[in-house]
Formats: sequence, structure tokens, C-alpha cells
Amino acid sequence: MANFEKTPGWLDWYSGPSKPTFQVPAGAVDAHCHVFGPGNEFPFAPERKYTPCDASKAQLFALRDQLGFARNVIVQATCHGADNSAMVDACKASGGKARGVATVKRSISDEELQALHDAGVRGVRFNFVKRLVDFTPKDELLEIAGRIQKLGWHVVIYFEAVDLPELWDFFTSLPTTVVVDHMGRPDVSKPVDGPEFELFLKFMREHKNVWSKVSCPERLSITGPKALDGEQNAYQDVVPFARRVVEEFPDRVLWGTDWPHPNLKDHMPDDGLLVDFIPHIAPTEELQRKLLVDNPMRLYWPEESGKEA
Ligand SMILES: O=C(O)/C=C(\CC(=O)C(=O)O)C(=O)O
Repeated sequence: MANFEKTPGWLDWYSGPSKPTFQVPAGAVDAHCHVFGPGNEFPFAPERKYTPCDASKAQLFALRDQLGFARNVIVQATCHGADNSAMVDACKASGGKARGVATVKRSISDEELQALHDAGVRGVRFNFVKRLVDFTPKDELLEIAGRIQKLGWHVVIYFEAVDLPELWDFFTSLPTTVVVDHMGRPDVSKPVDGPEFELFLKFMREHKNVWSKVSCPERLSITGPKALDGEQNAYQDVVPFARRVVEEFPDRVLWGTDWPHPNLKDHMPDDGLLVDFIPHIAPTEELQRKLLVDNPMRLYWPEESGKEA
């Protein structure tokens, strides 16, 4: 049985999150979350850059229910490398209430891809955050994108704002729907209408296949306040960025908790209060329904999309 020691300074997820004040619409999807292990059942990958605490499927499903969500999209975290078994196990155990985003290598067979599809996987994640992964050649990623396109899947990309110019040509050559994690990690100390975020908006404006998760204010915020101790106005410096994306691209945005919040250094948010961030960035019922129900259902449960109301 593997026994893993957490990365020094690791912050465990917040236990006993509050019930959100904001009630999410019926059928809401938490479209970005992870499972970690448990390490003794699903060992962490040898090539990982961090070793987390355990965060099991049962704990994820309990959080889903506590927050009032109906479904999850479980994104493969880099600590599991390209071994998708913990994520797949969670999807299979969810009774159809979870779908997945996998990490795959070029060597994956068609049969293995089909088995992932049957388990509920609908996308692959390409990670360009250097502290999280080693470099994968672009031709390998393009080959994977071409293969998963045939299954109707999409590509999730994770990168930091300063790297967008360099990655632009690659991203715009992807043949599938492309979903950006955490708005491409803007530096929120810069102006929302400054050149860096404007480039991201242009990326979405000029490429109608590009979607964005307006998630992770707890990761992006510099000034807070933190989602702790009942705070109803958390992460105010992130609000203009996320709201801009939601209002300009209401049909191409997703939201997720990012539970269990890997690699946070400063604090661990109360997930109930993170949900209370949503009406600040999606102020109308219509925007909330698109963000939390219509859009994720269209992408992850297209066969049920439109029927959930
Ligand atoms: O959970 C996230 O989305 C963000 C992560 C972790 C991550 O992406 C991973 O391990 O795969 C981060 O910024 O450290």
C-alpha cells in the first residue's frame, strides 16, 4: 500500500463548508473539480510536481450535495499524470452525475479512448503551467486533439496570461471546442481593459470555439477578502474580470469550485462562500442559468441538454 507524504506547506481542503446563501439553479453543474487518490487506492504519479492530501469521490459528492449542485465535471489533476483511474472510478460511481476530462498520451489506443468515453470522459486537458508539468511537444498534442475530435470531445487548456501570445498559434489551430481554465489566469492587479486581458477577450471574440471557466477567484485574487468567516464580498479584485467574460460571452462560460484547490499557499476557501461569489459575476438569473446549467449541459451532457428544466 502506497503511503504518500504531502508536499510541505500543503493546505488541506476546508472541512464543513457553509451552506451557500446563493441558491444555485436546479440542475447546476460544478464544471471544474478534482479527486485526489485516495493515494493508497489510486497512487499519485511518479512524475508529479506536488503530493496532495487525499480528496475522495465520496467527499466530492458530499460537497456537491452540500452546495446544492446536481452534477460534477471531474478534471484530471497533474498529480495523477496520465493515469486517469481515480477520475474514471469517480465518474463511474456517480450514477451519471459526473463527467470527466482526462490527460492522455499519444500512445493511448483507440480502445482505451473508447473506454474513457464509456466511463463519461468528454475532453482532454493540455496543461502549459510550467510548475505543474513537463513540456509535451505540440505535434503530439495536435495528434491527440485530432483523435479525440472524432469522439466529439473538446480540449481544456491551462496556461498563464503572459504565455498566451506564444501559445496563440497553437491554440487557434485546435480543431475542437477549446475550454480555457480560470480565464487564462489574468494578473488582476493589471487593468481589466488593459492589453493583457484584452488579448484574452480577443482570443474569445475572434474564435467562437473558445470557452472559458470563470473559476478560481481564490487563486487569482491579490487583495481578497478571502472566502472565510461568512464573507459575502470575497475576491472583489477578480469580479470585473470574470463579469466581463460572463457578460460578453454568456453562452461560452462555465463555473467550478476547483475543489480540493490544489497548491493554494495563502488560505483555503470555504466552498459555500465561493458559491456566493457567483451572483457577483453573473448578476441576472438568465446569466446564472446559462453559466451553471445550460452551457455545461450542452458541453458535457448534450444528449440531455435542454431537457433538464
Ligand atoms: O486545479 C487547478 O485547476 C489548478 C491547479 C492544479 C492543476 O491544474 C493540476 O494539478 O492539474 C494549480 O493551479 O495548481
